[in-house]
Amino acid sequence: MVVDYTHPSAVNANVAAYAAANLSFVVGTTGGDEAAMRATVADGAASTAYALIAPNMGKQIVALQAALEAAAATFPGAFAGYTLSVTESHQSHKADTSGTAKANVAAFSALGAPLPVDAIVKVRVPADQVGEMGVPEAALSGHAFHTYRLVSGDGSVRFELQHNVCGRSVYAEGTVDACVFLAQRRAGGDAVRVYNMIDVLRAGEMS
Ligand SMILES: NC(=O)C1=CN([C@@H]2O[C@H](COP(=O)(O)OP(=O)(O)OC[C@H]3O[C@@H](n4cnc5c(N)ncnc54)[C@H](O)[C@@H]3O)[C@@H](O)[C@H]2O)C=CC1
Ligand SMILES: O=C(O)C1=N[C@H](C(=O)O)C[C@H](O)C1
Repeated sequence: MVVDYTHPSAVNANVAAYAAANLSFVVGTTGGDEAAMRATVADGAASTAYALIAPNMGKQIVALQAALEAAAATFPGAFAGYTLSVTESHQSHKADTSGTAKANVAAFSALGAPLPVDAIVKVRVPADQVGEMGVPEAALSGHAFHTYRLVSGDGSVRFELQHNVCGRSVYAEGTVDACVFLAQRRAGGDAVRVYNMIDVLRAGEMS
């Protein structure tokens, strides 16, 4: 079992190598071409690789992402006319825009409040992270703060949704569950060979 937390510039080539070697692998690295990664595994007729690829391995955060996607499927356009703004703060060495924010923005878009990815505000300067975002100094080297704001057209209704993570434990725990889930799929010879973290939650791993 391979676990990949590397870099956006490396992850697609890494995935191609894992798939060619018919490995089972979990990818947490964000900022790559996820559609291409999925296709690399799913389209290989002779391949026996199994992959789980997800922009967030934190199960509670994934549950929130799934809830937003379910809301969008149930009530498409429910926030039409609202304006969405998104701010995310991560450790200064993070190269890409939050993959989690991108996934949730896609759900908000289906809810009727679209936002271009390049309008997601990235905070990467430690002084701003402490001063503006309230990141504890001890978490500067590893944190993920996300704030989503929705404001109605006339400004009379406002929503604010936050998930603020300090450290990496929540991802480590989810990654272990993802590995167990994927090993079970492989052992069972499942026809589906590419999964995400929502599949892990649906399989009962939320606890
Ligand atoms: N899906 C999730 O829940 C999470 C995703 N991430 C993502 O994982 C990625 C890594 O994040 P961090 O751990 O903060 O980065 P980091 O820079 O602290 O660690 C990355 C490590 O990968 C190594 N590396 C880089 N290219 C490599 C390659 N081609 N082959 C092997 N090793 C290579 C680096 O030397 C470094 O040790 C980022 O895209 C980040 O956003 C991080 C935390 C949670
Ligand atoms: O780099 C991180 O730390 C994280 N990256 C992922 C992302 O881009 O969304 C998940 C989480 O935000 C932590």
